Amino acid sequence: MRRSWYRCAASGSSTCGGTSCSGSRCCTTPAWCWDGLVDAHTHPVWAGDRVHEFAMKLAGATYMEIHEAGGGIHYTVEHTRNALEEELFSSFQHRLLRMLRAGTTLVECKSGYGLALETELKMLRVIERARRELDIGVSSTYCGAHSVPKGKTASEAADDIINNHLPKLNDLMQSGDLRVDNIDVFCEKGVFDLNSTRRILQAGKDIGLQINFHGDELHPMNSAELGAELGAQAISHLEEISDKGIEAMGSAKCAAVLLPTTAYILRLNQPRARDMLKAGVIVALGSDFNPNAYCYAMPMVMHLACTNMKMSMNEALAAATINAAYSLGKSQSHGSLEVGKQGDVIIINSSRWEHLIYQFGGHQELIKYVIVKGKIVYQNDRVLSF
Ligand SMILES: N=CN[C@@H](CCC(=O)O)C(=O)O
Ligand SMILES: [Zn+2]
Repeated sequence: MRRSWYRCAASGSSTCGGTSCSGSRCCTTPAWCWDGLVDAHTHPVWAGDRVHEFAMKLAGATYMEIHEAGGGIHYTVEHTRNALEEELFSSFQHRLLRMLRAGTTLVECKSGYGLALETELKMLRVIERARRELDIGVSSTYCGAHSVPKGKTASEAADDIINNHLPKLNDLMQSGDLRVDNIDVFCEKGVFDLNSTRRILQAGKDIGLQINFHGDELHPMNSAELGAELGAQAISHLEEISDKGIEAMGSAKCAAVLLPTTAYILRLNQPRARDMLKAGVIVALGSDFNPNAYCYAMPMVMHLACTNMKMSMNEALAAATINAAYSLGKSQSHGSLEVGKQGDVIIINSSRWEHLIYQFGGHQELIKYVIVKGKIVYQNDRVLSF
């Protein structure tokens, strides 16, 4: 690495919302030092290609039409159930590497393409292995309530999760075999209703998991109000959040994880980022990487948040670093460059820090180094360790 001072993007911002950087110093070198990016919402462990569904959506099919016809999540569940654990790990590792090259140093990873206990555990083991073996930070989320299994009602599926999945998970967590950080439910019309969602989230909280769930995406469900009441750490999507929900999340310090790729790909209403920021909601960003929204790159997510959700570049920077870390309960150790925090850093080659957001898709050229825990793990297109 060049022996020169780098400028820190976060410290140049008076409105970033995060704590300030202590390591910045101006120089003439056209390089900028950013905190490593934090991706607050992904579904990165799965088998089965869904490119054909992209064509269906372009032809006018909605997300729920495909889901109700047995495609979407159901399609991925079928393929993931049939996949070997080793195959799942291999494709997951490849996806994590692509995220790392786009500047992500901490990523939230969900299960949720198993639904049945055995496959959910297979996915969580794959996530656990990545957390232990790879040079990227991982926050693990149990998302067994991602869809209602065929032949069950939402209430029956909730009973199964509460009586069978969560006790098993708790055993594995207690024995140290598995670390799971968060519990998730897809709270949506035709998926998990508010009451089933409440029961599952509360049971997860009772075994020590942080509540971090999908809500108010396609229909207004009062998910935001529920999350605030249950003490959720974060709620994702929120395209259909109510005014009361915004107020409740602001007061409860519950982070809103906004996912610009989903609204873009599915042509949904944009989440009301400006109203949330005005109400004091902690706004974070995630890629939502999954077979429906195939995007690994947080710089592109920040760009979309600015153009489509009317966030400023400073707000997008905070949302993809310190606020995303907060949404995972990790803002004490991640999300900003400060003494005492983990040394996750990216260094970009450009005259101004804003280029990483402005150049849509330009991150592959701009990101020179990715550093995790003080160690260079990626340099241009050269992988040093993974
Ligand atoms: N909305 C629910 N879950 C995912 C999509 C998962 C899938 O379609 O496979 C999301 O966050 O966008
Ligand atoms: Zn999701």
